[in-house]
Amino acid sequence: MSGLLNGIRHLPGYLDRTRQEALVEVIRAVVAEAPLYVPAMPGTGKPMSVRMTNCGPLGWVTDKERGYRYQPTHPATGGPWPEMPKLLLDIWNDVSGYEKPPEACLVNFYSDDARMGLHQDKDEQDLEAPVVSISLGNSCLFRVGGLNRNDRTLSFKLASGDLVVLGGEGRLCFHGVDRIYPATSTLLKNGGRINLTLRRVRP
Ligand SMILES: O=C(O)CCC(=O)C(=O)O
Ligand SMILES: [Fe+2]
Repeated sequence: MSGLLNGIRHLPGYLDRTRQEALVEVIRAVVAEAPLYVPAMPGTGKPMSVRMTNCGPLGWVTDKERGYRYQPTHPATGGPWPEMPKLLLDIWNDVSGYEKPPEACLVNFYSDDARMGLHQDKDEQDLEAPVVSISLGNSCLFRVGGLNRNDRTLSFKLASGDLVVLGGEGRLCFHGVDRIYPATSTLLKNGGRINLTLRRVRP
């Protein structure tokens, strides 16, 4: 897409409906084992509007006291994160161009009024690996900028089944979700949007 840093790719319609449904089933099983929880911003403890869980050996978490980090256990249950599903490994192998497998899949659940402020994904030690992001359910307005918070941004819609790959020069670009468009997909019967981000954490 023109105007974006090299290495940022939007793959519209990457997953057909059948694979989207299969992925929702897989995520339901993950959530049954590792329930969605409300993450809190470092320092202020302000709750995020997105609910989260993870699968894979590591999970991204945040709370008031200890801030953004990866850890091998669920902050509420204390148990290990569920295994990374094969379907997600297949997607990573197809689009990442990276030899090592992803270690974390962050599951973000957006209700129709949730959003995510502009940020960089920079809690990973391995910045050679891209971030692979999968959208399911209602469409959203995704915003992408440059390497500085004040750089000009571009916005585009992400629909169910779309992929975004943040790699190369664009690995540390600022990005966020401005809004969800209610009733734009029939995939999730109670509405909302699921975003899955696959990440390699350790080199
Ligand atoms: O929901 C999205 O599309 C983006 C999520 C994201 O940026 C993140 O989890 O770091
Ligand atoms: Fe992000």
